[in-house]
Amino acid sequence: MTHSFSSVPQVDYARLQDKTTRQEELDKLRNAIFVVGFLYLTNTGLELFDLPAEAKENCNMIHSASFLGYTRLGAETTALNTDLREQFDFGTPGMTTWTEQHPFWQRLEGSNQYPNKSGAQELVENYISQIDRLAQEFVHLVAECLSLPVDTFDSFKGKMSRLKFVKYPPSAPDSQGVGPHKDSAGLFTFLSQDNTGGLQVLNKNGEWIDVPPIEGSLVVNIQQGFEAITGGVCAATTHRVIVRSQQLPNFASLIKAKIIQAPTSQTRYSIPFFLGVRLDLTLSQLEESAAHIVQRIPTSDDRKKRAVDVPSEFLSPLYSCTLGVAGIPSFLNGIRNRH
Ligand SMILES: O=C(O)CCC(=O)C(=O)O
Ligand SMILES: [Fe+2]
Repeated sequence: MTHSFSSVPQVDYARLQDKTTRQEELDKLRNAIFVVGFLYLTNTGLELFDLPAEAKENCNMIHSASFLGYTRLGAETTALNTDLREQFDFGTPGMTTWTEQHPFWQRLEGSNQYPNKSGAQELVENYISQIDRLAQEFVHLVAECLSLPVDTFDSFKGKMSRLKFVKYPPSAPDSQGVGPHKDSAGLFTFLSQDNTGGLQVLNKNGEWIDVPPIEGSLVVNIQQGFEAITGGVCAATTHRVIVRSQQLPNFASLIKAKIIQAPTSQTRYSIPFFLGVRLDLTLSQLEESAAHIVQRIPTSDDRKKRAVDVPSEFLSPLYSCTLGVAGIPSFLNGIRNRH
């Protein structure tokens, strides 16, 4: 046995559980303990995406009228291209079970499909309850910064918010993780991202601006629900995830000249929380309150004029249905198949 090391070893937890591989893995563990003092413990089974395909398919979103559950890699498209990601969608627990007596749109607020994994439900519920508190406090701060009473937006909050666990597996650099879109499901998004990078937002000059990970931070963005409530003065921003290469950018010319092979990317994980908007808001109520709110936001007339010109999916009469509910079809677009 050597007494130094040049890398941190990996120990496979699943192999430690298996009689046929246990001894071999114990040897690796011993080496790590004696020689390195550091190790990667892999295959711990604590990862939702590591579940067998069958366990994930058992809670596939196709079983849910509320678009909650698992979406496998390649099943989602945005801007007409396939997104290279898989995901679990969860919602605030405790929603009323939909029956024929309820309005149709209320089906969007349904119950979760949890994967068969101990601790998963507690983890999701705990995360939602904590981040929801932060999100509500944040909305108060937004009202305050717009010189509006702190509770201005409280009545717009929906019953159900959404939490998504997303995995972008390694793929060819520059592939589409998720295509250009605006978040449509509610008021604000609070995103926790790992340190892989790849998230970009579109500025008004049409340039993609990187949103590099900052340790311990959440990335927050406006959704189309909030854009509608503020009459477009606070606009939702288009964003996307582009798969990043693992190598440094100055290798690009060597890759192009095929001197070295194009690398695949590193896996990216992200956890966006979408603060939900009220689903029973009618288009006319929305327009009326937006006009009232816009008028009180202290910004230049120019800015407000521009805002009025900005079309919002939420405000489009196209998306008003007989029950007068604003925004439902854009919900469907945003959640199922982004266009
Ligand atoms: O994964 C990310 O960083 C962004 C995800 C996103 O934009 C979305 O799911 O709406
Ligand atoms: Fe998004």
